[in-house]
Amino acid sequence: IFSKKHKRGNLPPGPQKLPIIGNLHNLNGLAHTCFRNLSQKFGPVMLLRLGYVPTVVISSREGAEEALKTHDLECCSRPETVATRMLSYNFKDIGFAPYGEEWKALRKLVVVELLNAKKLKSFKYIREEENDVLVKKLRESALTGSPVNLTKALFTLVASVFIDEDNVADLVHKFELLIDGFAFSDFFPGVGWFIDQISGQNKTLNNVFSELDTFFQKVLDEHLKPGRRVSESPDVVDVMVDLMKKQGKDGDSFKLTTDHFKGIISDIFLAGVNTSAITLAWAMTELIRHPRVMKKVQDEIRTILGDKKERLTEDDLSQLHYFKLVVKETFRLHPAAPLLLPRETMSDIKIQGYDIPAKTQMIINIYSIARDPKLWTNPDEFNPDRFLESSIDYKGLNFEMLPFGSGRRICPGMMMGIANVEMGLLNLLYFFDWGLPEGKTVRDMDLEETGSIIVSKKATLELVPFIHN
Ligand code: HEM
Repeated sequence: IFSKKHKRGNLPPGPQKLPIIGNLHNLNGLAHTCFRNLSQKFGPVMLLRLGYVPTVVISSREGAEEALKTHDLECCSRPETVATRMLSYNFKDIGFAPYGEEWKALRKLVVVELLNAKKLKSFKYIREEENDVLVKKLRESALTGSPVNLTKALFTLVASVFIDEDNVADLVHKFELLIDGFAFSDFFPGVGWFIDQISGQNKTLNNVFSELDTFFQKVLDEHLKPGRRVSESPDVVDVMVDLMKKQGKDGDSFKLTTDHFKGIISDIFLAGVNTSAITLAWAMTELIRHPRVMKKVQDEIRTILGDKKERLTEDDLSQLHYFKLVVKETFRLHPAAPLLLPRETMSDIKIQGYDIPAKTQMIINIYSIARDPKLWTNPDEFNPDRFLESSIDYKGLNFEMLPFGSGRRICPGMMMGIANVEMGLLNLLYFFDWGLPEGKTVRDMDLEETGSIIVSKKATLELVPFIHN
């Protein structure tokens, strides 16, 4: 794969490669943990071959900083895979599109029209409303003392921020299918497809994709119906439909097509809804496992906000300090995209003194970095207090933790994601106390993860809400 010239260069070390499969045999488990284990042996800049795809995995703060700060201009393309081709509507989205004019135009459009501060304000109203719906449902369960499937409830909550309610239940189901259907091919261009073909995964993926496509089309059709009344706070799809109509009229060189629309909606649900819901589920899991922290954060919330509020607003968040550290610690320990989105170098670059040729897949293992014992005391422990004396933040400038990535392809929905997580968690902690279903103890809680690009908690989180008086 590497030319002779590159072979003579100072390539990063890595495990021995087998013919054809390269290092695929080294990955028998979740990708982020396998990479972490391998890098402990071979170093923080490591060269692997996944099938025929040369891949560099970076697992140190310094390496990530050099790659993202200095080199993101040269390595911000995305490698192509079967799954990403499908989900991105032939790369007509933002997340998986290769670097180029179309990606730039689309990203700019979405950031300016959908995700800027003013637009977020109009979504704010919906977030409060949707949290009300969740709180009402949880109250009903609290009255009967029955456990709630929080995994599902939180997904529904975040999804309904984006899209009106009738469609949400349907979407939740599609995503369950999608997570099952996602497999190797989302990571390993070429070879992943082959493996999936053999294991039957490709068929599943195709089925799920066609279901999702039908769903997206239905949503679009409903929003395009003549006479649809857009309320004072339109949902994301209304905004996009409006953009599509406007784009048609002026003579702009970039035209937003139906495929772009679907690609972006797909991004929003994969990158936006899923990630926020996963983070919320982990926050609740960790709080239940750490009653001291749960008590400390609930005491703060209830002391500062009093106990007379019927509805919480984003202004309430600004007064809370420890609560924000709980969110930060959740982002450190459970980043929803532990390997960011894979990049591809567009020219020959050097990282930490090693030569990395053009067209190399580049993976930044932020999971490893956020648990690096050189950077963190007791790194695997959930302890928000570690941030009491630290200014490390998670918005892409401190390379010790990068749950939203950094550089040119940093998550454009970061502010919205943070607001969804904070508002959701605040509602859960303000209005309710929480316990495990009868007969279960903290030790029974399953912390296993699942997924490859987006990683979530495998077992459903079931908790019992109690109304706080
Ligand atoms: C807790 C919530 C969220 C987390 C943890 C998260 C995390 C991430 C990460 C790690 C990346 C890759 C960045 C990189 O490779 O440097 C990303 C990209 C992206 N995210 Fe988010 N995200 C969240 C919420 C959202 C929301 C709410 C939206 C949109 C409404 C969104 C849209 C996107 C898009 C479109 C990309 C691709 C950007 C590009 O390639 O240029 N995300 N996100």
